[in-house]
Amino acid sequence: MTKTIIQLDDVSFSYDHSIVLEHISLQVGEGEFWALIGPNGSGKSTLLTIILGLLKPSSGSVKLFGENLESFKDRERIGFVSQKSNSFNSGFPATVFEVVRSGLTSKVGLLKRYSKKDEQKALESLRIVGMDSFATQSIGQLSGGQQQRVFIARALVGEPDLLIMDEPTVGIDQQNVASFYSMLNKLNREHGIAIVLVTHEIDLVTDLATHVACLNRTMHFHGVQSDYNKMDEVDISKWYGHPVRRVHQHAPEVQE
Ligand SMILES: Nc1ncnc2c1ncn2[C@@H]1O[C@H](COP(=O)(O)OP(=O)(O)OP(=O)(O)O)[C@@H](O)[C@H]1O
Repeated sequence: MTKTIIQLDDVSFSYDHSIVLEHISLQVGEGEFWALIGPNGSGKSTLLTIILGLLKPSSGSVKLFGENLESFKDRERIGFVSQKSNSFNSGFPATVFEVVRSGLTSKVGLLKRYSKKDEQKALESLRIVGMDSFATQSIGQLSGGQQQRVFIARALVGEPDLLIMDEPTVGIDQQNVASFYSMLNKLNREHGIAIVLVTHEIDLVTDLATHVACLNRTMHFHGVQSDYNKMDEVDISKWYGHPVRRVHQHAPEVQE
């Protein structure tokens, strides 16, 4: 049986007096790829922030890898990539390799030296996202899509079991979005890393994800992709708050 790695039970959350999440229950199993979708302001980022332990739910409980969030210490099992990662300017003084290796700082410690093994891990992470040939380049000289791949590599260097991403394709041009998603697909299928991804690119992602969660303050649907695909546009538009059209387009395979 698949092990549960995120378990939300009846989670609610308010900022001051405004309720943003109500009675959210969700179970994410190891190796699953979840697309978390919903309109603007529906609480997606807030829910991720709660899962990451940076906000405390007003009520309900969160368990990560079977442990209560309050006592969960195994942080390196989770990698996080935000929508704001790809924002280095061209003069930023770090190479791609250094950015990826810095993902090990919490393990190695700020003042300690990286081992040969750490450096091999950084290179291996870059290889997985197809960016190893850029290792010695300055991070600021890469495109938004390339920078975001580097940030995925940084999140992978600690060998996480779960990758959480908040709109990672913001700032990536359309041409590169599909291959970016193919890379995520490969990470999930070939490396067995569970993914929880917030996105507005509904069609691209719901084709790739194994599971879909539809949030708009409450959880309107959560389940396997094939059940999500059975919902018609009228149903989806109802909870989304405006008309949604399905245009199925499969992401191409990554060219190595
Ligand atoms: N720090 C905060 N203080 C007060 N209200 C907040 C704060 N952060 C978010 N909100 C409000 O909470 C609601 C949910 O915001 P959240 O960012 O979680 O939604 P979202 O689904 O991620 O939105 P988007 O798709 O636009 O990024 C919104 O109404 C937002 O204005």
